[in-house]
Amino acid sequence: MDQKQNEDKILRMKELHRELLAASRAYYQESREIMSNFEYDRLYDELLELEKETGTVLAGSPTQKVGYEVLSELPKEAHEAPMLSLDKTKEVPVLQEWLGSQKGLLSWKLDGLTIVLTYEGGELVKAVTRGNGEIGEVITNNAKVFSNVPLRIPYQGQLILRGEAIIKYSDFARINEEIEDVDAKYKNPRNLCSGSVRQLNNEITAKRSVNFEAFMLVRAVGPEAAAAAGDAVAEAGLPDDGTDHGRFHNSRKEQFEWLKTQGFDVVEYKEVTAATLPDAVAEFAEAIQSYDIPSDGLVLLMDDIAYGDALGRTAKFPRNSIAFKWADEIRETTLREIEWSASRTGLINPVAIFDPVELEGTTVSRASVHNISIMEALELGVGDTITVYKANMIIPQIAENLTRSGNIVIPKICPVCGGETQIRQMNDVKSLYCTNPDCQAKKIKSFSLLVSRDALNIDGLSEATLEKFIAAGFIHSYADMFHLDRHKEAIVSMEGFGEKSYENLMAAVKKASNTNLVRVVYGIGVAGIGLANAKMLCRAFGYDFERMRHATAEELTAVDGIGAVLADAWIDYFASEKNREAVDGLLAELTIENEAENTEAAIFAGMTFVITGSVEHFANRKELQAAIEARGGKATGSVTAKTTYLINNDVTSNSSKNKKAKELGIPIISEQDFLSMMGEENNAD
Ligand SMILES: NC(=O)c1ccc[n+]([C@@H]2O[C@H](COP(=O)([O-])OP(=O)(O)OC[C@H]3O[C@@H](n4cnc5c(N)ncnc54)[C@H](O)[C@@H]3O)[C@@H](O)[C@H]2O)c1
Ligand SMILES: [Zn+2]
Repeated sequence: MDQKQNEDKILRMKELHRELLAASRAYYQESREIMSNFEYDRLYDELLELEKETGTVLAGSPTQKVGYEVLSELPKEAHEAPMLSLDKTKEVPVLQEWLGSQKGLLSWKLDGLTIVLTYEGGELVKAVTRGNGEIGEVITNNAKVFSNVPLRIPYQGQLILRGEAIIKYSDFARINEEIEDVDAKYKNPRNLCSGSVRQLNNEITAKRSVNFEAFMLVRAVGPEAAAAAGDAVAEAGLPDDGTDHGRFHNSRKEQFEWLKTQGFDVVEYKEVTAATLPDAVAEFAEAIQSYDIPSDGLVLLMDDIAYGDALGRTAKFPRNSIAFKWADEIRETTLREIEWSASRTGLINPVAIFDPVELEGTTVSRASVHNISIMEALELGVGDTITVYKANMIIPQIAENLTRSGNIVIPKICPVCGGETQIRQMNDVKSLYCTNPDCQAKKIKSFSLLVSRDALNIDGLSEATLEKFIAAGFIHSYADMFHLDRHKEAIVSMEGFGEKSYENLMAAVKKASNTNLVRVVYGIGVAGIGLANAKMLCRAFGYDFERMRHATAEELTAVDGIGAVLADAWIDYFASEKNREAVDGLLAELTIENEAENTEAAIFAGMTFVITGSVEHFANRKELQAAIEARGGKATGSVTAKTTYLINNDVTSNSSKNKKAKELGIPIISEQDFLSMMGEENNAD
């Protein structure tokens, strides 16, 4: 090899070291992704290839060791034996060859945080995270509040086992929703799990539904086992290393099953041979689409404990197991545009819109580009030929840009509010922000008011979900909430969403589109117009929205409860063309059922009732009052010249109210009279 060429390769290797280490540091220490896993794995493979070609492995190479420090305030502890990574392949034939004539166990490669648990005398005494493989964090108190970790087990010897702490997709959606502060929300379940397990305060861990799935029994040595195991170990031809492998007949499968009898949840696995591997992989590929536990591939483990152990390890990998990464289906397509989607924090992220392609069985036409740095690294341009895939078979991503025209112009103004944008750099990541402090926050609040219970009452559109949808560019206006079906593909593949929640949401939206005017008037959020005022306005204007929106200040202030300030707010609201457009757009989506209320309302409009004495037909006076108000009337406490009727079942009573009414010539009516006026006497029962 010519020397110049070799030098260039070494230079490139150093560059790759830097990039991979920076990515690992972010990934493991801060649960942050500065590049996609696809990109990480590609750079890693490139480095491996260069090391092979040059025959040189530089000190500190990420292919040799993890190489980052564990930074946290939790107590740290060195692992007895280093916790290694796994060698990986994307090819089923490689798995088959690797397994040879051995029996294997194929399981999910779980995507959470690896934990080592130690039990002594039947008690959980220690839990440590994998950390950087050599040093982990002690999280014993946190593990004690995981959802499914046994605190006490029947086995009295020393038991050490490894497993993955995970948070299910369904729990992730719920928990993330409850986190108020948007900046504190988590990107994905792995992220949330890491944050939940590595808490200083385990009350928080306890609320996070962390599950532990065991995948490796490291050691089980016990007083009662020692003697018996000695024979069994000898029988199985195992080295007498003090462990009681003999108890498990030298089988990982037996270990798994035994762990279950001790109360552990064990990772779902299938027994395989080289011949049955392809089918088993296909079954997992099918199952992943609806599997609630996050996973990022499969792991193949030799069932034969002694054989697997005898294979030893490399500096980085054990040889008794190998990981299988999904060979992502990759399709070529054309980039049509970059959509800029803003979020409540002001962050504006690029989303790639491309010609639809089939990926893992669904049609995909958009993928998040995450931030400006990634967009620039890909040199994206309209019309470029790009390749796309679904990360872990679920989340659409751009793999590569084959034509790299780099012609995307970063918007100078925010797509939502028109405010000025700014590029900010944090650590190694450049992101675009809207600088208008009123921008998105307002929008989300107004959307969430419109979908709230007393307004349109759309179940399943929490503030957090709305934010995701707005950020993804699905919702710009009120009306967009009724066209979410246009984004079905993207919604179904969103974190914490699925086919089922999508269907529920669609049903809720459909139901909400049949509504009444009070809900709409309240929901559009004119300053000061709460539910009560919305009701008053609707009644006063006979449920005629056209009249209401064009009402003059005089007409408005004539309505009970509406003063000059609210009248102004109302008029200002409809003076804005933007608001008028938004409301018109909304009305076009709704069927407003105000007929019934309309006729009811007309009856008592402008009338004032006073109720005294006991009531019979209505459960109490409050209900009677509600019946009056529902029909546009008012109920007050004392009889005055403005009173229209006094309702009193004891017409002959000499109460002060009756006297006053008689003095003023105000009619005294019974409940039955009132019902007749309501036209409901026949419904009395
Ligand atoms: N995006 C980024 O910036 C970035 C940075 C660093 C790493 N990464 C990702 O992380 C990967 C490397 O991660 P790694 O080396 O920490 O782990 P790995 O991918 O090598 O996985 C090995 C680990 O998986 C765990 N595991 C889960 N389920 C298991 C099962 N059923 N059986 C056995 N073990 C199981 C074990 O802890 C094991 O140590 C890369 O391929 C890349 O995708 C991404
Ligand atoms: Zn903005």
